[in-house]
Amino acid sequence: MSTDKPLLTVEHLTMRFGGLVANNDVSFEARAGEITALIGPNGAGKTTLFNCVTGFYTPTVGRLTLRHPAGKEFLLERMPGYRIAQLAGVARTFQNIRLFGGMSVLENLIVAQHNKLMRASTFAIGGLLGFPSYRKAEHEAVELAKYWLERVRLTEFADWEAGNLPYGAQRRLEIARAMCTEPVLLCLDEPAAGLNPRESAELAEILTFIRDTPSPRGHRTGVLLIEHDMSVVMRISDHVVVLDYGRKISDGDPEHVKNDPAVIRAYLGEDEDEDLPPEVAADLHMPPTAGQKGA
Ligand SMILES: Nc1ncnc2c1ncn2[C@@H]1O[C@H](COP(=O)(O)OP(=O)(O)OP(=O)(O)O)[C@@H](O)[C@H]1O
Repeated sequence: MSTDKPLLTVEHLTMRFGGLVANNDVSFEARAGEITALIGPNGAGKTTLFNCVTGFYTPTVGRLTLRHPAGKEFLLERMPGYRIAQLAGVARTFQNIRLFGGMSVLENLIVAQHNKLMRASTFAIGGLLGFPSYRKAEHEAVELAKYWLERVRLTEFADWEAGNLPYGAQRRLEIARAMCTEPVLLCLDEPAAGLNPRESAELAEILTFIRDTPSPRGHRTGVLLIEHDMSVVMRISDHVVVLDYGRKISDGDPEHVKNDPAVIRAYLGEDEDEDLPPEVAADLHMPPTAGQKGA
């Protein structure tokens, strides 16, 4: 685990939509080489927080600092979304898959490297004339795409139209596409949604690989993960931040969070006789007689 300064520092983030406070004075840190999960009941403000980090929204109040390994700092709340992706090195996936369905799997990964290729082509001329620097960049882009295809086990589907892939494979392709931008921070919005248990286990393996393996450029990627599948969250997260009604109600390692009465109350509601949804109960604290997974 990293002991350096945090990769992302969120300070007093508040996001209001008219009278609705979707994020209310939220502060936390996320580190490179770690998976930080953002959990909480529906409507807790998780996606809104992601949208602030990735520049889709400008926070009403608050500071979002991203620190690169070489020390450069970016104040994300002051940057438009496309600059956050291009310059700050933040990549994201969405709750609803957003691939280029009519392009091949490989093409999706090359297009993700568009900025790098455009620079190498000196904005088209070098590419048209086949400058060596462009050919080198093109070769490297294909190699990086192949590297991530292999990691997400899609090499054999490289020529398939992305839209024809099975659902679980599309989810993995989205992650590979984000990783082809060589981000320092990867933001994943419910990557396990709709996956079966085998696919969820594969996803967990991919995310731990991303966390544990330096990128081909040599930096450690930090992962910010929104996920409702508690079995995935509790198994792979280093750090869990819990939101409820826009506020942070807990922050710590999975063991701390799953035993935190405030978290249990948020998921159970006031009536503690009510049953937790099985997928949540299995990984949050619950009476041993109900078959709690060993901590
Ligand atoms: N653009 C918007 N305009 C108005 N209200 C919004 C907007 N985006 C989100 N909200 C509201 O902010 C609150 C938090 O929503 P958000 O989508 O961030 O929650 P969430 O924790 O991601 O929920 P889920 O787990 O269901 O995806 C909700 O009450 C939602 O209706």
